[in-house]
Amino acid sequence: MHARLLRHFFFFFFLRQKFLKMSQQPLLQLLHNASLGSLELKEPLNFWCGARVQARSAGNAEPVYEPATGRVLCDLPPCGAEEVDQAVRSAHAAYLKWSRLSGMERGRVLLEAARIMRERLVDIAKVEVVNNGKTLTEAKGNIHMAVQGIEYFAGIAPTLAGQHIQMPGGCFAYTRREPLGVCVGIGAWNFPLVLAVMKSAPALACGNAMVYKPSPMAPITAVILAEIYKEAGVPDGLFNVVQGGAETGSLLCHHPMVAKVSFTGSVPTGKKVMEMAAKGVKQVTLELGGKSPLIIFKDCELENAVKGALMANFLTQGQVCCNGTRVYVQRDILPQFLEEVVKRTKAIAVGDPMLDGTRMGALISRPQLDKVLGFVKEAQKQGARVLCGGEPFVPSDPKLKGGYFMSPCVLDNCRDDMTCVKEEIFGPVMSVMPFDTEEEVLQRANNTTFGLASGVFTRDVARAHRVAENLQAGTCFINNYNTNSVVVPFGGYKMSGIGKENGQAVIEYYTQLKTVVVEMGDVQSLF
Ligand SMILES: NC(=O)c1ccc[n+]([C@@H]2O[C@H](COP(=O)([O-])OP(=O)(O)OC[C@H]3O[C@@H](n4cnc5c(N)ncnc54)[C@H](O)[C@@H]3O)[C@@H](O)[C@H]2O)c1
Ligand SMILES: O=CCc1c[nH]c2ccc(O)cc12
Repeated sequence: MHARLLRHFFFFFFLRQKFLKMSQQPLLQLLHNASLGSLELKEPLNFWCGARVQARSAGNAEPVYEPATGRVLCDLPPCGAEEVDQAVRSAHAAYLKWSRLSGMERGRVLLEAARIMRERLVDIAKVEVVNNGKTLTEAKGNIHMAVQGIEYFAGIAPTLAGQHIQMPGGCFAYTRREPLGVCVGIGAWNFPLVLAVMKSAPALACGNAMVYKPSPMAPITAVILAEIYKEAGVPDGLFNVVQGGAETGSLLCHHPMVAKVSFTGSVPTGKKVMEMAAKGVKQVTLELGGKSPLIIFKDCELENAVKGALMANFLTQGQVCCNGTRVYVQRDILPQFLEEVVKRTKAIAVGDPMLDGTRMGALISRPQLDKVLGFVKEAQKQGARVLCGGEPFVPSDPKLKGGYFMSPCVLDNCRDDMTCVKEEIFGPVMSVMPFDTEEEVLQRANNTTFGLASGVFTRDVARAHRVAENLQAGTCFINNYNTNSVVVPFGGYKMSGIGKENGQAVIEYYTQLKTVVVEMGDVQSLF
């Protein structure tokens, strides 16, 4: 009897291995010491049932590029309906077990994941540089933020609780904060690992499972995250990665076993995701684009305002959703502001993103670079003046000749009706405009369909808080910019999105509340 069971076990095990074409060596081990120009990716980048899985067909594969060199890292075949179904079912099976654990037990596993990630921080950051083009300095900061995100939600997990509500006649009710089930995460390419963590860590902390689809342009670090979760003790199937683009994303949004979709990306795609989710009455979190205003009053501390404007525009080559790209400067200080901001922008070291001294790396792709340069040309045609940058940049290192670099750009003479001021550029381009009064600048700052973030520089405390109250945006930074943290809620107003990520607020978006009403006496029936 025993031998028969064992034979059965091995038969199914080998069948599963053969069917899924699983790969056993951890991806990070293969990518250890990632460097520009040499990384080769032959391993599959899908992950479900606790292992990496080859896509069924190599058809329709799209190249994944190394932005700093223009080299092809791999060809990425998209997952189809069958693979998406396998990933979702694997998530559902794991969810049934994971959701029964206490918050303390779930938190302990997540803390271990954070520990492992911190141990490998630099190696993971190098992979992010290879796949995204951002500088190693920034990538290390990003991975540190991801570690903090996992730690933060590990700490939140044991605190999840309901309420006890007293009712007449000794009766009472209580609420239970319950998970939603299988959640789908769909990410953008600008913060590949951070976005995967900001979705998966709260989802898992709350007792859900997740199927995550990274952007096909930056698909690697999500799989490294999956392997770290597994190593930390997350059950097989709880966190899964499916690769692909619009079609794979759409299959995930339509899958009947999916309870929620958390999406980060552009407004047009966000609208489609909301429409697809609506068909299944699924919950959505949408983290979309922005065109955020940064208002600099004449009573500001000018050096800080200049530094703030640079932080608001040039991190990750300007490819940051909450960037303060519409910079309104009170007329009296405009000349000093421009002189200082241009001096510092010209001094930004563009080039090899792996070098310590580099402050700006490569944009994500050739089409993105061309699009951003096109915005600069269009701005000039519409009357803006280029004070610096806005040109393709070719580093001296021959290895980087094919990379997608440009010089960071400051535009003066901008008007609210110009394309560069109205549309999200998603590149290193700052548009500067003068203003005269607080009332006027608030009206102009709010005159947009976006509402992701905003900023104000002033020494007047009352004005700072008045402006923050009147700006129609999900975040307002006072006397700094882009000082985001995992402990504070992040999310847009208006067309910039629905729901929040980070902070305690996110719990609302990964749980549902069950009410249990308890009778302590006899039933008073009218019938
Ligand atoms: N608010 C935020 O937190 C935040 C963060 C990062 C980026 N963004 C925004 O993202 C945009 C840039 O990222 P992007 O170019 O990757 O955005 P995108 O909308 O093109 O793609 C985002 C993701 O959606 C997937 N997708 C595309 N079509 C889909 C469909 N029909 N159904 C389901 N999924 C689909 C893509 O494959 C990708 O994974 C910018 O607008 C930026 O502001 C917002
Ligand atoms: O492009 C924006 C990416 C993003 C989304 N949420 C956060 C929080 C903190 C960040 O630094 C970036 C982001």
